[in-house]
Amino acid sequence: MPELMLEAPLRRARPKRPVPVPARPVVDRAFCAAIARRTVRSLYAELTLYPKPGLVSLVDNGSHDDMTAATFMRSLFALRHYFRDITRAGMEDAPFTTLKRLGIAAEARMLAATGGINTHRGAVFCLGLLCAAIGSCRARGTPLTAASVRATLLLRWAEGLAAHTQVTSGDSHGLRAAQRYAASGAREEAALGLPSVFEVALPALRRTLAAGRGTRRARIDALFALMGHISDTNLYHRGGEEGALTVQRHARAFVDAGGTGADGWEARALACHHAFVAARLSPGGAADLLAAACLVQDVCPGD
Ligand SMILES: CC(C)(COP(=O)(O)OP(=O)(O)OC[C@H]1O[C@@H](n2cnc3c(N)ncnc32)[C@H](O)[C@@H]1O)[C@@H](O)C(=O)NCCC(=O)NCCS
Ligand SMILES: Nc1ncnc2c1ncn2[C@@H]1O[C@H](COP(=O)(O)OP(=O)(O)OP(=O)(O)O)[C@@H](O)[C@H]1O
Repeated sequence: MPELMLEAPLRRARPKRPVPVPARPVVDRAFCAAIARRTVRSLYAELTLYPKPGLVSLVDNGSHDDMTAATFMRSLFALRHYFRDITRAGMEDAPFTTLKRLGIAAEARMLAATGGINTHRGAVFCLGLLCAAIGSCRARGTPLTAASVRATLLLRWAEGLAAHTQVTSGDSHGLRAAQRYAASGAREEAALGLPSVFEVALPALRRTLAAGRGTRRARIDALFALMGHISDTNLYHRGGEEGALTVQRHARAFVDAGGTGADGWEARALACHHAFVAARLSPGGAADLLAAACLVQDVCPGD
């Protein structure tokens, strides 16, 4: 990857005599900036994908009347420094409380940029954690593979992430869905090391790429695989249990029919989009996890 020098060796001044090993890992600023650019690019890839059932894209606002693609762009611009800083925190072996502080500040910047609209709350959490894990791999000299990024996330922050699933104070839509429907949501997904990213979306993405159907279809297949699999608190919040089941049913039917490998896939995906818009359903959790899988595929393309 010549443009971003991900594989470039760490740049250190050559010492004239032996120096003590530094107490903190060396931070490679260019690497942090490169990961931030790639993260923003992954979120942009999700935004521009179409058809994307019920979700905001450049073509329409899906099931939303409070936001457009422009709202997402403003939010993305406001988040670019956060992804750099949380990659750096991962490189510095920061505790979960530091990641949390950065995440809370980023959420505040997002809300200021969008006039109070939640465009990227799930993404701040999930892609922020991935950036930290990627930074930690880099600082330790661990080769960047999907498996090493996931293992690092779990080894380094499992305790903090597990404790985060126990938080019941606060009044988010996700917490309410968890209490009312026993839906798992973003916190549990993260505590388990993002299984939907590494075991569902990434394999779907790679299968379609290996079949030669290209990036757009690979992302569509990954999105439908996610919608058929996850427990998305956005859906419980907007449509209750029936809404969540409706999305799973549609998504699984699309996957079972052969996904983007089958004739007529685009018409089927569009029909699904129109059905979700009519029911005001928006699978935002799947959208976040798709962007996360795009980031992992971009940073670790070869394994
Ligand atoms: C864990 C987060 C995402 C909040 O989740 P919660 O379920 O409480 O709230 P909310 O409904 O507002 O947001 C959930 C977000 O997750 C996404 N999501 C929903 N279901 C899922 C799922 N199964 N998997 C992944 N993401 C999902 C949605 O798109 C949504 O944007 C995070 O924002 C958070 O912890 N907020 C509290 C403040 C904080 O501590 N922030 C920093 C954390 S490092
Ligand atoms: N392209 C997208 N379109 C819509 N939502 C998305 C998209 N990409 C990601 N999301 C996720 O969906 C969440 C927004 O969903 P939604 O607006 O339903 O949530 P809310 O603000 O909690 O609820 P509501 O607007 O129903 O009161 C974002 O936080 C984001 O994580």
